[in-house]
Amino acid sequence: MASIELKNITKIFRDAKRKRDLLAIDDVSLSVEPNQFLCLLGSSGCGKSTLLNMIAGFEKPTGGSVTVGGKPVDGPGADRGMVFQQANLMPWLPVWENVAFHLRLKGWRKADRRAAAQEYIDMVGLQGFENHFPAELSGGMSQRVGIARALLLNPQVILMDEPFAALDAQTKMDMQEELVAIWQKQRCTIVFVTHSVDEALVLGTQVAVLTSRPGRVRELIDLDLPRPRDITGQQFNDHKRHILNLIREEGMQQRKEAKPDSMAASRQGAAA
Ligand SMILES: Nc1ncnc2c1ncn2[C@@H]1O[C@H](COP(=O)(O)OP(=O)(O)OP(=O)(O)O)[C@@H](O)[C@H]1O
Repeated sequence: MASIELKNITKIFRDAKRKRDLLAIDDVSLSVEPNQFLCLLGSSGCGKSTLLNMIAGFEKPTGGSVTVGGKPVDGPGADRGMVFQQANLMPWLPVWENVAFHLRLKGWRKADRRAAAQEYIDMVGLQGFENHFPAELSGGMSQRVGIARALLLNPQVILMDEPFAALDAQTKMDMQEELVAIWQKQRCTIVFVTHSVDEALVLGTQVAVLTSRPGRVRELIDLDLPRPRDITGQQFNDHKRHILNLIREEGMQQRKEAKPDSMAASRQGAAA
């Protein structure tokens, strides 16, 4: 378990094609306590993945600092496991070798890798599929392999970037349930990117609703709902209504700000 601290994070990307800078994240500060499950929620392009990538150490902030477990993040590390939208498995390796891939890089012997992988294969419910190859797996099963691979190094923090976005509704619900069970068992800190309000409310202990670009924290909401979450319950729907209103306001604001540009563009078009 580890805490995560984002302090006054800004991120500017250089848009080389249009020869301009793009402010993607603007002064974001967030504290995630150990064993919290934080969902980052916001519209497309608001900077969710950028924030996650800065915690992972894949991106460096332009300003501000990121610490995990009190240590500044200056690159990827084994204390942080990452799960992506696509599992990115190695097609030539069976399930157990994909799960234990990091141990192969570390030079572990085959028998030791195989034994280490089994615990996590069992945890994600893939018993019996150890020797299947990625092409023989469904989307949900592939994501299970990706989660087992991230868990194997026993990371303090798990970072998940829309890992269930491509799954059908039933598989998604099953995976959400399993993820909560794993989080409760492993007692790790999770940061989970999603654009689904329902998903954030089913999973999180906290939801950070981000503004449209540039990303800022519009509101940090604590969810003290009992588990398993009752998606038809009054409290769930009160939170949902509130978050949807925030998102709607953000959308209206964005359209308002976009208008002068589009009007100018159409004036230019008319003049041409
Ligand atoms: N490497 C990059 N170079 C230039 N611009 C980038 C880069 N990465 C992200 N951006 C821009 O930063 C903004 C935030 O992108 P990001 O992917 O973090 O958003 P997001 O909220 O995760 O979006 P989505 O939900 O669509 O995945 C976007 O405008 C995007 O175009």
